[in-house]
Amino acid sequence: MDSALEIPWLPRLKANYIQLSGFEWPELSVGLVLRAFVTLALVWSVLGLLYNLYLHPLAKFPGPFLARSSLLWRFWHSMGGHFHRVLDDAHHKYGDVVRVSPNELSFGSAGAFKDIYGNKPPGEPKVIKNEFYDMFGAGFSEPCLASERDPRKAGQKRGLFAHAFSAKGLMEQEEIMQRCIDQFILKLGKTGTKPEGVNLVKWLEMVAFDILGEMAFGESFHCLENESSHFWLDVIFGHVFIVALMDNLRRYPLLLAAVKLLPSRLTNGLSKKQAQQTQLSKLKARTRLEKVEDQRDFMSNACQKVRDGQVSEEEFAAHSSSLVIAGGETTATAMGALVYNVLKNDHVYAKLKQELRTRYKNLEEIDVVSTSQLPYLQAAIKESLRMFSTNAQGLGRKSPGIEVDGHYVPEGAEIYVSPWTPAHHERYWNEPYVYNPDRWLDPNCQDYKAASQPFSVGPRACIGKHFAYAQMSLQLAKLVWMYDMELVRKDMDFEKEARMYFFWQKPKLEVRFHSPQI
Ligand code: HEM
Repeated sequence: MDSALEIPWLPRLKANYIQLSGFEWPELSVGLVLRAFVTLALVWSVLGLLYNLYLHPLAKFPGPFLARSSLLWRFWHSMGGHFHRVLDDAHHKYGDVVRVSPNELSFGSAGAFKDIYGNKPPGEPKVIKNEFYDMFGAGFSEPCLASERDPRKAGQKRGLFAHAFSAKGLMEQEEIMQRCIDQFILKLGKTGTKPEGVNLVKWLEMVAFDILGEMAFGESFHCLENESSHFWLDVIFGHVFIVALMDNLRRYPLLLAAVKLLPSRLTNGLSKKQAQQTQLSKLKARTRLEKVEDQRDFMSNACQKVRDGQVSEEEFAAHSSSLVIAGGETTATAMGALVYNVLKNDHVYAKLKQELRTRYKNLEEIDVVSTSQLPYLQAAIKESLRMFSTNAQGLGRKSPGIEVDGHYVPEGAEIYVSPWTPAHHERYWNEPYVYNPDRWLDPNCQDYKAASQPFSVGPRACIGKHFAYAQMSLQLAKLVWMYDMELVRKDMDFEKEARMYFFWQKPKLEVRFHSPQI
């Protein structure tokens, strides 16, 4: 039986109401309140669903029923680890624009890159980053370059790194890259010759983060030296799933607030670990600022600006931390996919060996300038970046009310290109799922190359693109020149075994190393 609720002022209110209206109130009980609440919630949901389907400003765009009417479709599929493929199927079914959730549109055409991410002429409304980026900058009171959503401030922040990421700046930093990569190459010769090989993905993460640790914090993470990962990296790679979860939860503010209240042990201690990681970043940034003799690296200019009082220490720490994440995770993922693609395709591997082993007589000759001039090596990298986009999930933006590839998108809608689709669409590529570096070299090739944009385009495109190419070129050239490599699991499928949660959760890439046959 329902227990009656006792509220002191209720009887008097009831009496007055009955007297005025002549209506007899039912006995108020917990059960009745619950039933009323559930009924209201149901009515509210049905009304919301009908609004989303028929009255919402995006109502005319096609998509699966659950995607057009609710957040359920995006929630379910984005947590499955293959959202890029689900979106790709949806684009093949519904066309170039798909409604992914009531207020969210995915574009699958190459033309949409320029409209969403490209430079806008003065006076035209700017397309800004969406709320997802606030999470990226969490932990610091001042946004870093990647998480800054205000286009004007982002432009100023990019200016801090203009020299560091220029061709001249890169040359000044080559020594750090070379030193770490040589250490990586030599370590693999010692640890990777066992029949079971090594998990190369782990080593690629370690070398990428050691390099960036030096460049951004002025101090390596010493992963290669210790032959093991570092707490700082583990927090990132151990919790990529959480990024996708939080991106969904931010759309349900009440649920997000509830999750934040959960005890730490239920959320795997994430917030505690994140806080420790942020603290460590701040400490490293402070140590870097205190060094009198600075090496030339990413942060040299910003360091000076902090000393001149133009940039706060908090902002400096936020930049250092985000450069390591933005550059380390992506480069390690791209390198993992690249080595996999090369080893999986014997004829590509043979051509690469031929190019590298005829060009270089010893390891020391291999440098950034010469590798940038090796056509097949460069084509192998471009093709791998097309085949396995490191940013396979769309980079979310807010529409200011603009035309995207011929479709008007009202203000406030969340929009992005799902890059996997244009990079693998049959209308742009011949045999899109074949790893074929020659398509980038053949002057008669009809493929539409602008459909692959691994570094994005426009004012927020990757600032580290040249640095990433330099690092990948050096690493691949040195690996292929130095060793004969083989995949331990020849039947492995990198993409199928990987999980995409905005960042990729990469599978084990077991590679066995043999002495070079030269
Ligand atoms: C293969 C390697 C890489 C790939 C595929 C890649 C890709 C991208 C993409 C697609 C964006 C646009 C993100 C967005 O709009 O949200 C981006 C932004 C960015 N990348 Fe990279 N990246 C790579 C390496 C690097 C490296 C090595 C660094 C620096 C060390 C770096 C630093 C950044 C920064 C700071 C941004 C934010 C720029 C801004 O918002 O203005 N990236 N990257």
